[in-house]
Amino acid sequence: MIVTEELSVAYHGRTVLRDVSINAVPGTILALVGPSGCGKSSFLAALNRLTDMIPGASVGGRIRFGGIDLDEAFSSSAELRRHVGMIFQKPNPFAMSIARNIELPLREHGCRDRSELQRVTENVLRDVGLWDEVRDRLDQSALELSGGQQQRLCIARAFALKPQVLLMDEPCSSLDPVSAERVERLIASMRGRYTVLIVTHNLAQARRLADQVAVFWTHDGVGEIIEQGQTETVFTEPSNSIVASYLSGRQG
Ligand SMILES: Nc1ncnc2c1ncn2[C@@H]1O[C@H](COP(=O)(O)OP(=O)(O)OP(=O)(O)O)[C@@H](O)[C@H]1O
Repeated sequence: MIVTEELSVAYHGRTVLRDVSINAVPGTILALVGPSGCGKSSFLAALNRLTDMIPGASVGGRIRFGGIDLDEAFSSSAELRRHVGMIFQKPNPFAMSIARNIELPLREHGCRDRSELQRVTENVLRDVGLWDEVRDRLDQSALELSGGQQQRLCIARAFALKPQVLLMDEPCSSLDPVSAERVERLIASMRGRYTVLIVTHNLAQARRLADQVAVFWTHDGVGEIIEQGQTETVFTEPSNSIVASYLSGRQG
């Protein structure tokens, strides 16, 4: 679904990520792991062109979506982000009602029909297990929800646009353990329906969730992938000794 070839990212001319080639297989979960500062977030940002909004950021190499160059596949950043959704570490609901959080992006993409808006809102809230918790207070501010509920609302908001790919940057790390487990189960349920790329520092979570894992590392201040493959193979028989050490908790 998403393939990168020798992707690099630089800020103000300083390369922080180089030669990243991955193949995110449709319907699977790919975990991106590695120590702080090795470029995982920069990589995700490049995939839906958030880097265009970061001063001094530049991206090299190729990104293909369904076999087509990203620039040709989507006419605008808005169109790209409809197909490639993003979930951040800190839930970022809009400061408006729960229902409006779902309706706004739908309206922006041309959906005006009242009953259709209500139908999609209910469906996506059910999909993230939030419907029964909020059905009686859809007009209440989303900011009054708990952190875990806010994160599930953000995932529902992303689902509403029917993306093919979801980029998730440490989606559980700001949540309490119970909410984190709930969001993790939700991510697991996306297998087969979405292509998920998830950055996580929780190696046990990566192992539980992911079909494939890519391990990022920094050499001389520049991040790169030093190992990637099927999750169980990477965890049980890594070919790189740094990876073996990192995954066993001895390094990183
Ligand atoms: N907006 C920016 N301007 C300049 N440098 C940046 C910017 N964003 C990130 N960097 C640098 O790029 C490198 C990679 O950062 P990035 O956040 O992508 O790594 P990461 O692996 O996601 O880290 P973490 O796990 O701590 O979130 C770091 O050296 C960081 O300081």
